[in-house]
Amino acid sequence: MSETYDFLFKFLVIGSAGTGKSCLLHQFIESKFKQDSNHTIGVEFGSRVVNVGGKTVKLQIWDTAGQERFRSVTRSYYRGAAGALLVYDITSRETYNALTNWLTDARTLASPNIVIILCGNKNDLDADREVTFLEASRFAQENELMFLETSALTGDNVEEAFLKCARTILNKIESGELDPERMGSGVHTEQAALQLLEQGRPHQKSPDLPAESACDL
Ligand SMILES: Nc1nc2c(ncn2[C@@H]2O[C@H](COP(=O)(O)OP(=O)(O)OP(=O)(O)O)[C@@H](O)[C@H]2O)c(=O)[nH]1
Repeated sequence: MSETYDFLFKFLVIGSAGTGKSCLLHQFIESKFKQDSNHTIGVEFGSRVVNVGGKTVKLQIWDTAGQERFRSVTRSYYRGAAGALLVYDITSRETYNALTNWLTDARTLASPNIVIILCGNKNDLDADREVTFLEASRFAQENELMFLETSALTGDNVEEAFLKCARTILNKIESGELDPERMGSGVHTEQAALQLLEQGRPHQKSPDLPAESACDL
């Protein structure tokens, strides 16, 4: 079935292993909790068309492995991403402490202007919480990130996280801060995406193709 859209945004989901990145993506795409989620090997991929501020936007989302041994592979997918969900687990201080490293990677490898929303996932497990809302919101403020606590299990704030990020990118396009025609902006009009396809540089690829072809956005 063909789908039309005004813009295509490349998104990343990044953060330490086991924080719930794959489950967040699954909840956003399928509207249900992914039971028995295994560690991601390299990257996985999903997409969904959403309506944001009167525009139709296709989100092309790359779910990256959090395990250190895949870091060199996942890094090759960062280039040109327009938005990212940076995920930690509210019941694991270790995953919170790793945020600075993930943030540095995103800003150096994707773009310094990448729009990032910090997601404190597993907020259904409040009794096991190791990171307070206040502490994480301060971190977000200091690092110019948006912030939400989410639950891939209950679906709490999952839709909001992706849409908030998309809305901010759209605002940047409308204010002229982000140019969708610039190569590497992570944003394309549908027409530009089709042109890239005609030139043999797909705007969208399946994860088994070489990493370079994902990087033309
Ligand atoms: N209670 C609860 N458990 C969750 C939530 N999200 C994920 N989980 C569980 O956390 C574990 C890890 O979830 P994944 O989505 O595979 O984590 P990941 O971040 O993709 O992990 P890597 O692929 O290794 O980077 C699984 O056992 C999930 O069932 C949530 O919101 N609440």
